[in-house]
Amino acid sequence: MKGVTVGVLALQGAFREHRRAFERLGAAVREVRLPEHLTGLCGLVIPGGESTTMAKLMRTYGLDEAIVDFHARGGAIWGTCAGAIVVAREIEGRPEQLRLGLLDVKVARNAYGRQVASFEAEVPIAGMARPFPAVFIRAPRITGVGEGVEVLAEYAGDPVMAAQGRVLASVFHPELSGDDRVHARFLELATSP
Ligand SMILES: NC(=O)CC[C@H](N)C(=O)O
Repeated sequence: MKGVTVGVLALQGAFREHRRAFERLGAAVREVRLPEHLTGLCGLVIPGGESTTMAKLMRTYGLDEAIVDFHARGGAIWGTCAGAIVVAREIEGRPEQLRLGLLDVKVARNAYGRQVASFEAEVPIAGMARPFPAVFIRAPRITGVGEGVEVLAEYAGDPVMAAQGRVLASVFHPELSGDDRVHARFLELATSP
C-alpha cells in the first residue's frame, strides 16, 4: 500500500511484529510514543502486551486522550489481545482499569484458563476464503457485545474478532502467525473513505 502510514503504539508489548507485517504489505509504519506521533496517520494498532502497564504508560504520556481524539477525527484503531482490552467499553471485575471505551464490548482478562494459556487454532474470519491460524496468548474473552458491534470471528462459541465503525479488535495475535490477512484488512479499513 503506497503512500499510507500506519502507526503502532510502541510503549510496551509486541509492536515490532506488527511493524514487520505492515511493511511486508508495503505500508509505511511509525512507532507512536507521544501524542504528536499520531499526526498524519490513517490508523493505529494497540498491540498485545500487558494491558494495565500499557494503559498506565498511555496516561503518563497523554496518549489516552490523544487516541480518543484521533479516533474522533476519523482514525482507525485496531487492538490485539491486550490492545483489545484497552479499547473495550468494560473490563469485567476491574472497573478501575483505564480503557478507552471505543468498542462496545465487555471483556474478561486472562479468561482462557491457566492450562490453555497459549494455543493456536484455525479460525474462520468473515470475508476470508481460508481459516486464519490464530495464536492466543493469555487472551481476554469477549463476554458481551453491544448492538453496533459486528462479530467477525468466533472460537468455541465466543467472539474473538469484532468491529464497530473504524475500530477493530482481535483477542488473538495476527502479527505472530506469519499470515498478513488481518493486517491487510486493517489497512483497507484505515484507508476507506
Ligand atoms: N498477550 C496479551 O496481550 C495478553 C494480555 C494480558 N493478559 C492482559 O490482560 O493485559
